[in-house]
Amino acid sequence: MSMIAAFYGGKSILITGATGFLGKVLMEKLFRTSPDLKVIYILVRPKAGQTLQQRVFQILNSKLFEKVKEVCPNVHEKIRAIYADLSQNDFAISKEDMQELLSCTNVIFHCAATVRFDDTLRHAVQLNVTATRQLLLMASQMPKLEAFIHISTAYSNCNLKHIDEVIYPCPVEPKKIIDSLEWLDDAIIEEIAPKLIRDWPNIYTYTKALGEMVVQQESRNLNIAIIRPSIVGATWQEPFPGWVDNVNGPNGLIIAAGKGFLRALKATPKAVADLIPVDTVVNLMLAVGWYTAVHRPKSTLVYHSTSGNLNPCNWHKMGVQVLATFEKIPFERAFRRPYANFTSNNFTSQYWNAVSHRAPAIIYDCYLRLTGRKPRMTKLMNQILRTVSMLEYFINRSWEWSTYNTEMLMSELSPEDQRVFNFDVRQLNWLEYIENYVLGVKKYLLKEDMAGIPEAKQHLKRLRNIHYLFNTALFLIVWRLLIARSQMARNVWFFIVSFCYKFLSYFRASSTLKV
Ligand SMILES: CCCCCCCCCCCCCCCCCC(=O)SCCNC(=O)CCNC(=O)[C@H](O)C(C)(C)COP(=O)(O)OP(=O)(O)OC[C@H]1O[C@@H](n2cnc3c(N)ncnc32)[C@H](O)[C@@H]1OP(=O)(O)O
Ligand SMILES: NC(=O)C1=CN([C@@H]2O[C@H](COP(=O)(O)OP(=O)(O)OC[C@H]3O[C@@H](n4cnc5c(N)ncnc54)[C@H](OP(=O)(O)O)[C@@H]3O)[C@@H](O)[C@H]2O)C=CC1
Repeated sequence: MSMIAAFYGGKSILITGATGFLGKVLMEKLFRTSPDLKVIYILVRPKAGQTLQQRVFQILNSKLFEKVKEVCPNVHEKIRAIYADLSQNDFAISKEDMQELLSCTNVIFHCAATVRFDDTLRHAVQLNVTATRQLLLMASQMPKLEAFIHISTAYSNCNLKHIDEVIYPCPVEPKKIIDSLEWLDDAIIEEIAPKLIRDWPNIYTYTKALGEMVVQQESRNLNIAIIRPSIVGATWQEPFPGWVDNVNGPNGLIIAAGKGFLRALKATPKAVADLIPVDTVVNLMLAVGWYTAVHRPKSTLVYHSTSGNLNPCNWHKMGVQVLATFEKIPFERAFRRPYANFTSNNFTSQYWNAVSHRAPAIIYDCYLRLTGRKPRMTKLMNQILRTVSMLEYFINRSWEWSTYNTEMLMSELSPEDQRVFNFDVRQLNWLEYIENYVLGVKKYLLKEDMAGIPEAKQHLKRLRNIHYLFNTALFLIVWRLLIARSQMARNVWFFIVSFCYKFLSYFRASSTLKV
């Protein structure tokens, strides 16, 4: 019997960010392993013209939840969507809902955040810092609360090289920043933002660091733990391999590479690609929830959910495997044949950007214009290159994350819990994982049918022939121009021709002698 699964039985669990990538996998696992839990409260806002109910309906009827329906047929009754906007005062939750949350919640998983790297400082602080503070305040009024699990990121201290499982202080107190945002206007805030974030690469990682400080300062007598995942990737095993649902992190780049838009990256091939499967993170979250509630550690423990120090994989190995998978399972209607040129050199990277990215986009847009269609490739390419430039910081460096607490927790679990809530990333086979990941991107993100693979392969062959034709034509044109204009080129040309002639004559003569 799993102690962790039993712990969540009969519990009322509050999840923020349940409509996000991590939140959905968390809900799925909770329902599947503890179908007797009492209720999951989720704080949701209406979005893209959908009401809360429509959003929940869509999630529960997605492929991700297929197995849940078998073990927990009344899942619809066990999920309670509460209207909330985390950027508002008191989250804009109604009095009745607030009362219910305060009096019933046993465990909180705080996943909601803005994960955009380029968000405004005001919005990122509201979501990643102020909302965390407000949720802690709510938590302090919950008499039945047993554990508060805060999800941060392994990159919240990416300005350091070696990162321990401790909360590091930020140069400016979060409270001072929250207070000053109340009276400063937006223009001034954006002006001071670069000075505030100092050596953090973006507003996201900086505000997540502030969020951790808030957790430390406002923890009162609560049982709190912080989990820091690195780059969260597709599912490894559960509920099935390769599930993924947004274009964040590596996902967008895999699409861009598979479709042949992105053929070179400024990346350090030997740098560690610290990916962690989303189901591994979720298993750790549930184990931490149980451990924090039952063992009540005296201080706030931080757990790293990273792969680099236990089972490292580098960007080169990852790129090679991604490309190998594209060969087997190509994406449909690729723009160019997939290729991945990793270079850490600035000049080479600029060269590849011009030759391999911008030039083909411009040529294709000219073709679209000539055929009376609207050009779109340059715009798309700019968008991709912008995304790449935002992610470059993370693919050109390696970090060392210590994992003492995570390993300690692993050793505290019963063999059954180690199996059901497996977060031992040492067991991950990278080649298999990456192949399933790419397949998952094709199936669940691009919604491409497997039946289209032969046609996709055929399309890639056509692209290869066009590529050879184009290169040959280009070479001949350049050469013809050179010969017309330069004596030196003409001399080289006559030297090559006479060399070939002599070689052929010699070859013919020696074969006649043999006969
Ligand atoms: C062989 C090659 C090998 C490949 C493997 C290489 C792997 C590289 C790994 C990268 C490492 C990532 C490191 C992340 C580390 C931090 C992890 C975390 O803690 S934090 C968690 C991680 N957090 C993050 O990862 C957040 C990072 N992302 C951002 O911050 C922003 O997206 C942005 C600033 C990059 C672009 O902003 P902006 O220019 O305003 O653009 P919008 O966002 O508004 O999108 C506009 C439209 O385009 C769509 N679309 C977008 N991108 C792509 C794409 N790549 N593709 C396709 N589509 C894409 C998008 O859906 C939207 O469509 P629609 O809705 O209009 O229909
Ligand atoms: N993905 C990754 O690679 C990593 C993620 N993390 C952390 O994990 C957590 C979850 O990330 P992930 O699932 O990937 O992110 P997503 O962007 O997929 O999900 C974010 C969630 O937060 C919710 N949210 C955002 N703003 C509000 C708001 N104003 N009111 C209510 N809800 C809001 C979103 O709701 P809605 O659907 O309405 O937008 C969504 O449910 C975050 O704390 C992130 O920092 C850490 C390391 C890596």
